[in-house]
Amino acid sequence: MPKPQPPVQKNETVEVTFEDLTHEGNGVGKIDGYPLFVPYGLPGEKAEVKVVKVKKNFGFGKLIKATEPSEHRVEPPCPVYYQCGGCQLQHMSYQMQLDMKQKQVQDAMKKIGHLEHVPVHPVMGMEDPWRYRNKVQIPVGQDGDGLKAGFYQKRSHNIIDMDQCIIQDEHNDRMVEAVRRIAEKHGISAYDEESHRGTIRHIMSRTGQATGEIMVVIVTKTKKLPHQEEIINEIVETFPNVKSIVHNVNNKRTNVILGEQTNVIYGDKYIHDKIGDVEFKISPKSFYQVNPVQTKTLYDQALKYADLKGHETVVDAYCGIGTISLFLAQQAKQVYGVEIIADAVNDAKKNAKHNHIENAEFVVGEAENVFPWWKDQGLRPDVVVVDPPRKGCDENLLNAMIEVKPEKIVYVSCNPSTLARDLRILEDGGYETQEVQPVDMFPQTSHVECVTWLKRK
Ligand SMILES: C[S@@+](CC[C@H](N)C(=O)[O-])C[C@H]1O[C@@H](n2cnc3c(N)ncnc32)[C@H](O)[C@@H]1O
Repeated sequence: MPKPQPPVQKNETVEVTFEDLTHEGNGVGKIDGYPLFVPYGLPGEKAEVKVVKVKKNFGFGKLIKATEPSEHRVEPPCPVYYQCGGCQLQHMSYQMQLDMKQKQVQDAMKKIGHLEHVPVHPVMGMEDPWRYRNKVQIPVGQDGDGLKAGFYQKRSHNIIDMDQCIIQDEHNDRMVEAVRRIAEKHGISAYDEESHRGTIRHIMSRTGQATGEIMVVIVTKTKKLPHQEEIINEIVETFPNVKSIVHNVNNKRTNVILGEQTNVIYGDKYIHDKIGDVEFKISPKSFYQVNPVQTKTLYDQALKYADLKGHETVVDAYCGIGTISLFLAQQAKQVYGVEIIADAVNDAKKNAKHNHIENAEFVVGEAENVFPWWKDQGLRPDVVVVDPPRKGCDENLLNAMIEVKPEKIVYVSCNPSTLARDLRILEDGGYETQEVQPVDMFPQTSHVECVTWLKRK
């Protein structure tokens, strides 16, 4: 039997009505049952689409025009939205973004975790879903004799020159622009990935939104930061509240932004920020949640799920600088945190001291190795909180938790797919997932954070 041919051809223009959205926020329309994935298409709208790629079972299209636009289509406020790879959802109403994320989590729970019975609550959104990010890392490129700084274009390493990013704290925007201008004035060249030549690679700026303190990190390929003194003076003149200026050396051919050598060239090793009543010291390499407003929402929910009475021993795995641990410690007997980055653990210890919290201990190491070691030492936590990176928990950690049998596990996740995968393993090991609360930590992008809790059966 001859194989059925796709009903569309490359470069053909077709009329499509979008039925659904992918998890990345692309519209899905069908032509005689054949799915076409179209960036910026919205469910319910009719559109003219140019077919750009045809595969056996599905194709890709480019939106030419929404002929009958969805009521949820909005004008993206960012002028470079359609070129930049940073945001994916500025063309849809905020309510549609929240609904899409809830469905993304529901789908993962159902299809990956086989947990369709577990309630996934509506996403907790932001009152003002703009200017929320406290940290930016911007690549720098050559622009004739000058420098440009901006995010990479979608699916490429071309830098889109931009003077602001409207999901960023304004201090970070201004800091990046100032460093770019100062470096340009002193004739410092941009690093070129292809030739592995040039000097300045990235500018990172982090603002403690509760304290107003700013840290800027200038990443160069070279060991020395040319015109260091002039750069420091000019930054301090422009930003009297800059608390820390850091030079980081990254001389490797890599996509990783920060290199191994970090020199504080002005001010402190840390900036401070506050979440609720707890104040944190944050150093350049430490993970710190990017959206402080929603972090508070997330941690409050995690704490509610942990439901501590004061007598519990709690483990916080993947603890970063101890943010969740110190929240938990206020309501538990003892908290043990584990984290792989030594600098972050040092910050966590200092943060405990700084906040006069004496019932929290931190260990450097891989959670999957330290947790079983704790088990061998006789540690039997009542509650375990995990907050792993996107790839989820290591299976050894999940198995060790199943063996140790804490009454309750609270799982914080930035990736619904790996969350659902890990919940399935925990369910098979004797736990019951109770409910999932998504939190919109990254408005205008397709990412979503979740917190959930499991009870021993
Ligand atoms: C999503 S962050 C959570 C940090 C912290 N709970 C917070 O809310 O700020 C994940 C953390 O896991 C750490 N990490 C990554 N792999 C790890 C591992 N195998 N063992 C322990 N920590 C790890 C990262 O360095 C990062 O600090």
